[in-house]
Amino acid sequence: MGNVPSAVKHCLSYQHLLKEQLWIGDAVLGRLDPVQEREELLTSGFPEFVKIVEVGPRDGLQNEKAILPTDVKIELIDRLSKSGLPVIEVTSFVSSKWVPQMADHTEVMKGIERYPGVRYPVLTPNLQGFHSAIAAGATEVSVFGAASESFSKMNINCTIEESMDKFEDVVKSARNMDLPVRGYVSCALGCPYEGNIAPAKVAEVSKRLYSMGCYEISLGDTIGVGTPGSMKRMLDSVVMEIPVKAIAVHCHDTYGQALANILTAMQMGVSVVDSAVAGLGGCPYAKGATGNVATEDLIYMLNGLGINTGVNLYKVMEAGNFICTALNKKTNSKVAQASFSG
Ligand SMILES: CC(C)(COP(=O)([O-])OP(=O)([O-])OC[C@H]1O[C@@H](n2cnc3c(N)ncnc32)[C@H](O)[C@@H]1OP(=O)([O-])[O-])[C@@H](O)C(=O)NCCC(=O)NCCSC(=O)C[C@@](C)(O)CC(=O)[O-]
Repeated sequence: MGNVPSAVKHCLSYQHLLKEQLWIGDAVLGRLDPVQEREELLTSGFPEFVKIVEVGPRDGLQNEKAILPTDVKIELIDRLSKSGLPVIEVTSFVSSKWVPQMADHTEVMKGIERYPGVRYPVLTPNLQGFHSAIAAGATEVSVFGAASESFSKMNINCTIEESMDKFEDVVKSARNMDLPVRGYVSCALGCPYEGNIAPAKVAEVSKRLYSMGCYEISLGDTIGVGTPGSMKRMLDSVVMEIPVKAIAVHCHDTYGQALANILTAMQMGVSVVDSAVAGLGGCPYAKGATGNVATEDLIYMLNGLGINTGVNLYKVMEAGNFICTALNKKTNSKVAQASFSG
């Protein structure tokens, strides 16, 4: 049952409390009144609203050994859609020889129920992927580059410079159709092949993607080696080149620093955070990388800070339970572990 005081344990289950009061952490410890809380938030430097980009169905499932049946993926996405998440990354239109877990991209894209107000982007590394995504009904795409030359070659089989040409083609085609394009920069806080990556390189690649028309740049700590210190240094460099409003952070939790890194980014004005239900995730071309920060843990922290996300924690926890049961694995979310073990 985690840190729930014994008096609370005796009257209500933790699950029940979570369902009723999503800010349970603070509710138990003595929450401020809403006016006081808002004032505190405004002076803290934190944003009032954080947009959560759920990447579990793509980033999570691409790294699972088991290839899940398509209808399970569709049900996961439909469950997540009902939780209030504003953005759910559905799949990727990449080579099925490289990433067989995403081979059913078209069926998944066509099978999901589209909820009003929810966006469903997909990854497209090149024009071939873009055209397949559009044929499957995608209305938003993401290109994914890297700040590390070695990682770019391992992940998408081309140099950073070559990748920019391919991304330009995707962005131009998307713009002709009025479709938004998001850009990723992997290895923003370290590379599995090159080690440290200079913040200036992350800033340079971010600027290239932003200048070509990506509306948002997601900075990926692909192998989860970052700390609040390296996150701050990297962001100091990136905000010199692109507006902070266009920055998202994408933190893997390999070294247990993801929430601290996200907190640091939010203190610097970042208000878009990627996360994966049940902490699923990892990149098949980043050896040793573990899952993304769990969406459940992120929401719990944001709820405790009084930061609005519009997402129902309990519904995300249920979706996490569903997918972990399908994968026959334990959740990586500490919040789900604490809540479902009671
Ligand atoms: C990028 C490619 C496709 C280049 O792959 P390639 O082999 O260099 O491509 P090519 O242009 O030389 O073509 C070779 C074959 O691939 C096919 N092909 C070419 N393009 C496509 C496409 N779009 N979809 C499907 N098939 C494609 C093409 O048709 C051809 O087929 P063949 O004639 O041999 O049968 C390949 O390297 C690939 O699929 N890589 C996988 C990349 C990937 O999905 N990585 C994981 C996601 S990135 C990530 O997880 C990091 C992130 C975003 O989460 C942020 C973070 O944490 O840092």
